[in-house]
Amino acid sequence: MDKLKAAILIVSDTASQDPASDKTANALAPILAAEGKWEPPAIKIVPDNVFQIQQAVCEWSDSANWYNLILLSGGTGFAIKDNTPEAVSPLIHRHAPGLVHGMIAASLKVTPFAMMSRPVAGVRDKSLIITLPGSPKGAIENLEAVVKLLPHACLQSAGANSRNMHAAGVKSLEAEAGVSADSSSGTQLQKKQSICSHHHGPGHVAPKAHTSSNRQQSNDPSAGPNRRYRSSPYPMLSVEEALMQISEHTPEPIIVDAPVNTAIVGSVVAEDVYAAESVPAYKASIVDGYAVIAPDSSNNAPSTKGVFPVASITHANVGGSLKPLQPGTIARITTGAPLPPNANAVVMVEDTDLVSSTPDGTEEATVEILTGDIEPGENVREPGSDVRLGEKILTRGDIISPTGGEIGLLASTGIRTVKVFRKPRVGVLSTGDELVEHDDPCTLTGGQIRDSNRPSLLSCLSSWGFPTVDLGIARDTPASELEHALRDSLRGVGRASSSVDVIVTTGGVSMGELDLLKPTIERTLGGTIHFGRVSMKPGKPTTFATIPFKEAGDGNTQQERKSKLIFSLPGNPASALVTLNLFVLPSLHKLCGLGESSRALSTKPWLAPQLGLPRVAVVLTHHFPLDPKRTEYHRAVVTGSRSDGRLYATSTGVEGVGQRSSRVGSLASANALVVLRPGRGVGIKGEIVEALMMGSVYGSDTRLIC
Ligand SMILES: Nc1nc2c(c(=O)[nH]1)N[C@H]1C(S)=C(S)[C@@H](COP(=O)(O)OP(=O)(O)OC[C@H]3O[C@@H](n4cnc5c(N)ncnc54)[C@H](O)[C@@H]3O)O[C@H]1N2
Ligand code: MOO
Ligand SMILES: [Mg+2]
Repeated sequence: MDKLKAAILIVSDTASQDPASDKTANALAPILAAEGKWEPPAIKIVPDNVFQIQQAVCEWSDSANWYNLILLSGGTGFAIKDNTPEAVSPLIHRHAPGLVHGMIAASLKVTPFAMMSRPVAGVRDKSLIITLPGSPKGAIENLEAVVKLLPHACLQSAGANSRNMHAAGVKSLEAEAGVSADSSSGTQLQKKQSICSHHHGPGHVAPKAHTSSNRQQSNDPSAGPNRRYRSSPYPMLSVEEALMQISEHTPEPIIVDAPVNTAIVGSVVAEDVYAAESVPAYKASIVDGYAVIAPDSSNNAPSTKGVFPVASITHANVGGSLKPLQPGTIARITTGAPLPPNANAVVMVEDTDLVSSTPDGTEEATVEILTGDIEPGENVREPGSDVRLGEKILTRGDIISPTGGEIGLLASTGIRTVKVFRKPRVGVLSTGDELVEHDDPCTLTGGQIRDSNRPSLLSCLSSWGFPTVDLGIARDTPASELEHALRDSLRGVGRASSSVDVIVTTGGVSMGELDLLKPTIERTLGGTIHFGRVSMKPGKPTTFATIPFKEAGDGNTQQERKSKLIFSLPGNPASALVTLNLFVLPSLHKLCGLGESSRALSTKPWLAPQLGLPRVAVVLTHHFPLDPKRTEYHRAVVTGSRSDGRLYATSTGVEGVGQRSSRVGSLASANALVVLRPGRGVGIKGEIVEALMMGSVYGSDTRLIC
């Protein structure tokens, strides 16, 4: 049999500072080695930090080179900083209370303090995870209590056929462990289990109002539909309250050094930028013509009017040094070319006549200048007259616009890299067993539907200029598929080759038993849901959460993010797009530094960009029905009137199913969301209301409201 792979994670603030102080890893490794069934273990040390513990465990369990056994030592006691069980519990797919019981029973024979340990054991994917006490003595006792069973448990967890394993001599293992065949199974021990699991289903904890300290409030999917909540535990926030939560929990933007090229278009500049070179760098001609010495008080030169020999030629890309212009001669020059030394003005070719050519007839020999009014400096750009060396060319908060002016300034002044706020990378994940790829040539059967959310959200995000990652579809069953998809995208493995800053999911956020997003975020990923319901139509179950995640700064930046954002949008296609526009965009704007821009321009508020969609006032061209309770974001076409300069809103469909949240067509051709506050009856034709602009406004006449 190939040897099994084991890993040991030492959880200790002290050992993470001073690895030499750890004695436990070296005490545990020989116990495994003595069994002859294990490869030498991988060893890692992390501080008592939930996220770092989870990251290390997931790296060992979720990668292609997964480990059969992951032992953790430390952080299992009652001290405030002891949080290893809390970090490991949510990662476990199948708990193994038998192992926990076995370890505690063995330790109790040695000391009653064994009751003060809080071990956790179970299987994540194919890896068996066991937590051990931090002291070498305690860790050894606990590991020795179960070590004989571990190869068997690990092989079964990895999918080996248990009958074959028994045939291959597992009974001998049991004998070695001193357990009889009929009492060795987990079921026997599970029946006697005395340690409470860490799961609190709805049966144990009544739904409470949302607070950040009361995090585990979503349905426990393993509890079954008969125990799910029958009213949402999430308070209903107004849109304004939801936007405040987003603003509060969206981290500050991160600064990176970026090369000056088209990739920075749309970025916000994170530093004041000063010209590295002057423009022009030399005395340059503004026109095609002849460089001359125009008279002034210092040179006593004769009038420029008259016939002159053409002494030299300078072109715009001239290299090397130029011969000084001798008095009484002129030099042919092209636009942008450097003036020869002594020359102080340029006469346009239109103000001259050819007098004679060279003997071979190919070149000008003498030229007559027809004007005597040339002033020194005429048609000349002095060095640094466009941009002075060291002059401030861009201010922190400026946007690199697609019109090209800012890139042009940077390029012309020799700036090769510039500090900008990094644009957030956004991953888009669809969820649901019913989903079929939109371009799958199959014929739909049963309750299948095409995944329209992913392509529509990805295109919308790209149109805003954000880098996107297509995270594919996560099935509802098994539930671990969703967890894996989310973890992989946070860590930058699988479909996300580098980690994303923001995850946008669609589907699975409402009240169904397969609506798994909220429980997965809270219970499995240790995230915090800041809101899970909003009083709006469409989009009521929109969910916003942060997931703690430690990400060291890359080579470009010293900063690090401490959390990532998850926007879990409703599955209905119109709801998903509307909420992407309404909630995700302002957060992305803050992440890419537009908030800084507003701050920088606070003295010129008319220039300061707003976060999120621009807001305008529109006139309704017909009656719009109102929702009695929720603010509606009614999809509409807004046109500008040439005659009165006002904006007019026409619904993309009020009749029948026009605005139904499943009807993504309500957004086709729409360029605005008309904000209809709740009320009775209708918004009256001619009434002025607020609208959020998603696209450009085209002109029209006013015929619609006459
Ligand atoms: N008992 C209640 N039921 C529902 C409530 C409620 O408050 N109580 N809210 C309703 C509202 S409002 C909405 S919106 C939806 C939100 O549903 P979920 O976010 O849980 O989404 P699913 O159940 O997964 O799917 C809903 C619907 O959308 C279709 N869908 C999902 N993903 C996609 C996709 N990628 N492309 C196209 N269509 C998609 C899915 O097939 C369903 O038809 O819940 C109401 N229920
Ligand atoms: O709030 Mo839902 O998005 O109407 O269908
Ligand atoms: Mg649902």
